Amino acid sequence: MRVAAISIFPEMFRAITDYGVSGRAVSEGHLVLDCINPRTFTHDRHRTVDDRPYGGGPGMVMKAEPVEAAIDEAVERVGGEAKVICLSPQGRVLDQAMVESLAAEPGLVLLSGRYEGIDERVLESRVDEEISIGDYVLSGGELAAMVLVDAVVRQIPGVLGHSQSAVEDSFADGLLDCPHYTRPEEHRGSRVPEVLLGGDHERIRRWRLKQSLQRTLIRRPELLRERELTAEEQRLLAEIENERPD
Ligand SMILES: c1cc(-c2cnc[nH]2)ccn1
Repeated sequence: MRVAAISIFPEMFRAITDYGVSGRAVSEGHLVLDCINPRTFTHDRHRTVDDRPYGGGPGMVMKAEPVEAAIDEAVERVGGEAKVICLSPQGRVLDQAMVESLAAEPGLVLLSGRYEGIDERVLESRVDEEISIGDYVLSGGELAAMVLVDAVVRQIPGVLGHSQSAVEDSFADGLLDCPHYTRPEEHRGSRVPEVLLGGDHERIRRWRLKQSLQRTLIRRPELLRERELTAEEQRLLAEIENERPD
């Protein structure tokens, strides 16, 4: 997958190109990430990318011209067929379904604004979709862009080794993840659940599914309302309800 990130702080993206799953995806060629700086497309002595807002008010606004030139370059780098996304609090909140849909795109251009935002005429004419990673204001779109890339790159076939699986990721099946344990069996007086110490894989699978359902019911019940439950999941939820203290 080809991604072009537009930002006045391109070095920030080293956080995903140089580490972990996304870093390996880059080194193995599953992900190509180009970083494009709107400042490259300025022509004044101070390389100005922002200016004061019409109508007054605090802060500065990113100028349309340098950002649009950066988008043109980014679309070309990605190879033409690119969805142009602006990361902003005004966008649709990212969820796993959107991540899977974005992973199917041939290329993505991710526009990260700074200051008070980007001149609206860029959003109107050049941006296909605005995406938020949550209802809070960040100092810029870069961290949100990296969150999106990290989630999307896990969906690319071959990125996760055999020992990991995007399918078993929590949220991949619409449930919160089950608890995980590793050695030692006893840590500060707390023992690993006995079921995990045996070799009964079917019993372990069922226990993990029940734990995921219980966590989701308690912490994010709205996820269950939106999700079609299998017969087994319905049975396990009934068990959970019967076991709940009055
Ligand atoms: C995506 C982007 C942002 C953001 C961009 N610039 C300031 N905040 C916040 C949440 N999700």
